[in-house]
Amino acid sequence: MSGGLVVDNVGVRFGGLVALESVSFDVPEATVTGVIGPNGAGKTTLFNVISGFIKPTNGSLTWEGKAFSPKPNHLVRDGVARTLQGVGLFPLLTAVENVMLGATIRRKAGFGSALLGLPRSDRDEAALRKEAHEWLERLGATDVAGRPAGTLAYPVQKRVALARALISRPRLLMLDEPAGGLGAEDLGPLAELITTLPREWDTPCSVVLVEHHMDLVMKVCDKVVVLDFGRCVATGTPAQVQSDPAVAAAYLGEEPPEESALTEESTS
Ligand SMILES: Nc1ncnc2c1ncn2[C@@H]1O[C@H](COP(=O)(O)OP(=O)(O)OP(=O)(O)O)[C@@H](O)[C@H]1O
Repeated sequence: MSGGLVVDNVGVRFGGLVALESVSFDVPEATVTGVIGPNGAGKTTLFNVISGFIKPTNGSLTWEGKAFSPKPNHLVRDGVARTLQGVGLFPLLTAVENVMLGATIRRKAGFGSALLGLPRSDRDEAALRKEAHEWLERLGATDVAGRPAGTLAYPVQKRVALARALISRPRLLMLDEPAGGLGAEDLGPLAELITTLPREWDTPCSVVLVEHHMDLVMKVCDKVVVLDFGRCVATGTPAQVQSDPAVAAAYLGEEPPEESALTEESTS
């Protein structure tokens, strides 16, 4: 059995609407898996199932070889981190404070406990702050560390949100449209970060990526899962799904998708 994540026969219904139907795929350890599909295909619903915000109507998840019933409040403890389609930062806290919050569950004491007025260790908090600064530096956002997150430009907020997810050293990192709202100059470093992550730490990190930006998907993913109307219509390497007629049909109707055509179609 895969040491990573296994999604087995997952279905979700909202009343009469079938948002996901019999979706199965796995995310092997230390790999990057992309989930793509047209608007309304079920990508966000799938992410919400994996992160415990939606309980599937049927099917199951297995994480690191064990049955997995994710709960949003326990994700970091389970080794899972997720970024949101927006950014979801605390606007009045500084960038570095937001990043520190991403790690508090990993620590006995720290910034979270300070916020809650619980006993804490100053040494722990100093170490955490240093680590948060290091992540901001890695993501090219060190100069905004002391600024309230709400005052930062959107692409910078996205970097801070990514740093907040990474500081927990997740074994499964779920990225929800990380390229959304970013300029071309941000995409190269983002792609490099995503491809480096799975092999960077002692504990392997798997990445699941929902993304409309096809160039990024094709560049960084080991595997791509294509959803359409809640069903998985193709799974394979980026090259395989690009030449799969079912994918062309899902996106464009008839013609096989050119990479640039997919990008244009799906980012509009
Ligand atoms: N809470 C909900 N209640 C009812 N229907 C929902 C709910 N959430 C999603 N849906 C429906 O489920 C289907 C799948 O939606 P979902 O947001 O997962 O698609 P998506 O692939 O993420 O789309 P997009 O690319 O536009 O974000 C859509 O038809 C959507 O309208």
